[in-house]
Amino acid sequence: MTSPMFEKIALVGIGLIGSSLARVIRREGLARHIAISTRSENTLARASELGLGSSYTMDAKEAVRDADLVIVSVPVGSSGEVAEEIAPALKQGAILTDVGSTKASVIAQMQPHVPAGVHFIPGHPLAGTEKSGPDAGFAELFENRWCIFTPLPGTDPAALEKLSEFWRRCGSNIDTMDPQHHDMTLAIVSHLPHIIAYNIVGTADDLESVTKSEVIKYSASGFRDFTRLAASDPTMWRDVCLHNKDAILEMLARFSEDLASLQRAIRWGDGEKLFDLFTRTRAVRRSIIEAGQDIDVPDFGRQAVEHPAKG
Ligand SMILES: NC(=O)C1=CN([C@@H]2O[C@H](COP(=O)(O)OP(=O)(O)OC[C@H]3O[C@@H](n4cnc5c(N)ncnc54)[C@H](O)[C@@H]3O)[C@@H](O)[C@H]2O)C=CC1
Ligand SMILES: O=C(O)C(=O)Cc1ccc(O)cc1
Repeated sequence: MTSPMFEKIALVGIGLIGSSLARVIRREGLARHIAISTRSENTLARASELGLGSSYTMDAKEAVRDADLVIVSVPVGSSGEVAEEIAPALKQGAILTDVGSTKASVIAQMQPHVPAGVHFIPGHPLAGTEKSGPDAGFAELFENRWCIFTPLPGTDPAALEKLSEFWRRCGSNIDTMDPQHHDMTLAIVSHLPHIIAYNIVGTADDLESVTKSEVIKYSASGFRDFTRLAASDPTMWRDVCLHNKDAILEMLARFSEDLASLQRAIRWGDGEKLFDLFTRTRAVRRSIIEAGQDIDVPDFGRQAVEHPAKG
């Protein structure tokens, strides 16, 4: 075996993303030691049962001590408290990164705690499913997916390249952008679709007459796609909404305007307008497919079992 990229990698948070990382790190031999830490005893016990790491602790400081790479994979609202907790134990020269779905807020929460001499490089793998917890992860999750970095001014290019190489070895393609651009882009391509899904499923659930029987009976249609997204982790998505508030509100305003226009076209029987929009949107999907982007969540994700012992 070639020598591992890192002597010790610490994973703080071992849910869908942390456990997928653990699995791919093991498969690719990227670290000699994988230290796993999470704040829930049940989750930690489950990670140990699954054999995801080399050591397990509820003390995040202990996990990150001597680690060359520390990856924080917790809900974005918890990133500040985790950074504060681990800061005194971080090794000089270590790379500290995260996987959070929002970037400006994570930077604002974590950066003040990062000691001089530690390379903090915020990141976000655009890969996931609606599942959560250590059972839900799988080593192939990051394959052919983007991982976006939002490096801070003055980031050491060598540390950025090492982290990029790590993610490439996990199967990802790398891009960098500034945090505001990331948050605006993700608001439309990821956050709004989830919010719309939560909303439509909530609306259907409010309509007593169509729920339970009809919703279940007829959910083989488009509604089913929304229920998948609307099954995503409530803590994670509460945090995303609260921590990308401005960009999400901006995109929701645009969305509502366009929805009102669509509503008007339906009310006034403007078939041409409807046809033009639907033709344009069909072209969007075709161009995504032609660009070679795998837009379906892989099957191995579908098969993962939801684990009750998360938290
Ligand atoms: N689920 C998805 O599809 C994706 C999620 N992300 C981001 O990845 C991060 C983690 O998400 P998942 O792995 O899906 O969540 P998850 O719910 O599966 O796992 C979260 C983990 O964090 C731990 N945790 C929570 N608060 C903690 C704290 N204060 N200290 C230590 N551990 C704590 C939990 O015990 C659990 O192990 C989130 O920031 C999310 O925005 C990024 C890409 C995709
Ligand atoms: O399950 C899906 O379709 C997703 O979109 C997963 C996902 C959720 C959050 C992210 O920040 C990135 C990817």
